[in-house]
Amino acid sequence: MASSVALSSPLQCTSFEFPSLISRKSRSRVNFRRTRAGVISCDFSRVEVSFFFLFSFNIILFHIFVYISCYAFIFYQFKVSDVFYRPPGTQLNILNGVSFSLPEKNFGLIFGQSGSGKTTLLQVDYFPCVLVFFSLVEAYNLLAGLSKPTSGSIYVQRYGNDGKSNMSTEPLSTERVGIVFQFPERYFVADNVLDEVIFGWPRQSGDLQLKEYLALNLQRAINWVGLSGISLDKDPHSLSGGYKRRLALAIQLVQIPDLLILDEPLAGLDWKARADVVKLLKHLKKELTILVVSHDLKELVTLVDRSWRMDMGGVLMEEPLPV
Ligand SMILES: Nc1ncnc2c1ncn2[C@@H]1O[C@H](COP(=O)(O)OP(=O)(O)OP(=O)(O)O)[C@@H](O)[C@H]1O
Repeated sequence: MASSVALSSPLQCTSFEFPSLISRKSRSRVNFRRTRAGVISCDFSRVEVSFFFLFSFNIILFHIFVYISCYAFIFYQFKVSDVFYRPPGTQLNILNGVSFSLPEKNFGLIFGQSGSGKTTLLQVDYFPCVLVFFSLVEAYNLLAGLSKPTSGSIYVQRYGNDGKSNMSTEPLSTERVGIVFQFPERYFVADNVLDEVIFGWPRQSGDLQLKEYLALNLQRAINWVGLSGISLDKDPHSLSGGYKRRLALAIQLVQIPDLLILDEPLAGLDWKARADVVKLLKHLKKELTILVVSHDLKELVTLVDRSWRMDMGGVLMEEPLPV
């Protein structure tokens, strides 16, 4: 019987029987000889079934191979398309037909006058799932009304290595967006660095897998931002300005975001801390796609791949930095 045969081929090792797939004709048995394997008794019906599975398996492998060879170097862009935003209960659009795209691993910078709508743009539609990674005060800001665009869309467009956007678009998953608001240190809530980092982590035991994933990334994030020399016991409020920013970044980096959004990352820092943060951003840029709103154009100019000017009334234009 086939089941009693020691075989080296995975095909012949198949021990399942599928009567419906086995024809009567094939229910004969045959003995054949294999080099060094001795005499092998084999049931044709099982071979036929095995061939059927091997054939299917090869087809699947072939498809995987074709898929990988076509899309191994796939890249994507974040796209914002014709976004309008009017706060609920008002008659004025703060964002007016904003469109732009940011390729992965690029550093994009939005500049423009105060009150033109830059921060509003950052806050539109990224939020519900990002909330867990925010401090409470920021969460209240969001819950106060800035959420979905009034119209327009924000999505990810993927491209094959032939450069064609031949795959369908997908909505930007908000879990994959990290946001650091202006003066993030004002919203620190914990009395040690570790608690600050894990503050937004899920509390329910059912989220164990997610917690394990985050825990694995924690050390990486701390190293990434250069906080590894700092004791996790330290009071976050006692850190220097630059280190507080590093901590705020680490909190977002634990989840390894596809898109990291920073609102005025250099605001309120002294020259040394600003230089430190610029250096850190240069480092992060190698791994992440970063979108920044800032007035500090001179300090960031060397990092910028794409830049846009926001005009009053929420109109965005791609434009080189005026420095
Ligand atoms: N919920 C809201 N309701 C009404 N007006 C709002 C609301 N949110 C923002 N605004 C107004 O929209 C405009 C744009 O604000 P926003 O904070 O986006 O500007 P900004 O370009 O980021 O400014 P800055 O550079 O000073 O940070 C401002 O005039 C602001 O008062």
